[in-house]
Amino acid sequence: MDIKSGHSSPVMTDSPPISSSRLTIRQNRIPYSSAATALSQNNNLLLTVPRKKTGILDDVKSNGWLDAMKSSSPPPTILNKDNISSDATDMTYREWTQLKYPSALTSFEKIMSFAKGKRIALFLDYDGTLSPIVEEPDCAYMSDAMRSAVQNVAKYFPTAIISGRSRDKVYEFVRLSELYYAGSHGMDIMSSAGETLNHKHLSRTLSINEKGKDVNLFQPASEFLPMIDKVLCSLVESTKDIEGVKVEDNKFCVSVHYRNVEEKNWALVAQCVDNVIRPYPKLRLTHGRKVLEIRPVIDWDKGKAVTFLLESLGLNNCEDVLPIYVGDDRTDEDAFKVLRDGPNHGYGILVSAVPKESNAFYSLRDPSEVMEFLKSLVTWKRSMG
Ligand SMILES: O=P(O)(O)OC[C@H]1O[C@H](O[C@H]2O[C@H](CO)[C@@H](O)[C@H](O)[C@H]2O)[C@H](O)[C@@H](O)[C@@H]1O
Repeated sequence: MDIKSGHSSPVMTDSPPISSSRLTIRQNRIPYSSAATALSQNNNLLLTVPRKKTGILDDVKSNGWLDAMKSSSPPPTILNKDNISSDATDMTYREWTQLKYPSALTSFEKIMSFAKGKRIALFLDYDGTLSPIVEEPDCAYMSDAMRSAVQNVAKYFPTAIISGRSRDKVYEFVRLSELYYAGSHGMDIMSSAGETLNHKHLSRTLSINEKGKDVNLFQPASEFLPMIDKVLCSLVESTKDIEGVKVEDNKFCVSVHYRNVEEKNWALVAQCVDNVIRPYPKLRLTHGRKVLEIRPVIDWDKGKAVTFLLESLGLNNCEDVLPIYVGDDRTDEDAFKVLRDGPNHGYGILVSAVPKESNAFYSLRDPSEVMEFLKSLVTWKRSMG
């Protein structure tokens, strides 16, 4: 996921599905060396992203927001006008899985051959991965079957949920205390204080969770909280007359959902968001699935959260650890990239029912295939004795 440059706002975007790919993107970040060095000099996490000060609807259109909004979250399958999935579409998907991103189910044996003698560390995105995408963000419930699959897998492998949602919200959905949680796209990480989360270079806060247990919190964007709260209030106010808009408080980020807004009003949504964040050069905008996400301009993302968790759990740079990350969204690409290119080599698994470019190695079609994959991991582990 990169910052789209050359426009008035720091639009973070990345590849839409292959069929509609047309945005030019460029990386514009402070280089990341390691979680430890970045965090020991906390100010280095700040990204400098210049923004021009103009503010008209044309600007929103020309800077690519609308294009990105339209291309976000394609339907699970592209249907023809009779609502029948076409053979051509199926063929394209099959080719995509055969040639570029093999199914993690059909390649299960192969993946496991790399996992032999290694400890698997599992990272799971929430929306679109453990729960299907639904119209109403507050109703993205996880099925009991999925919860039990996650619970079983966590008995054998350290398992973390890394979500764009607030950590509290994602915990409310998942309700499994044995997992690690990273909310706000990795900017809010929690583990039980008794666990091994123990990073010598990093500032952390001892806190108490809802059950009264001691926990470690790591929140690299805590200084942004007052700013985010202000922006949240302004966004609620400025979008209140646009039917269907939902502004979601994700603690260190704010999501402005337009899934239920008529397409003719999307430019208006974009304009409201642009107006609100324009005075805040330390905030940036990213595109998710029918959602505009406002977050601090710090060099921290889901990829950094994965590295942080691996380091904290003593699982980094180990020949005998295989990290696996399963996710469906643009923000998950940062984690896929870290596993593909970083020192902690592992596998990214993209959840997608349509062909798209990704930094992942493998693919799964939808949350039901994710559940099958989790169950297969458990069966494999049990068979190893
Ligand atoms: O990182 P994630 O766990 O995948 O969270 C990303 C965003 O997910 C949620 O929005 C998406 O799912 C909703 C429920 O299915 C859907 O209605 C919405 O259109 C999607 O964008 C969540 O509400 C956001 O806050 C998260 O950032």
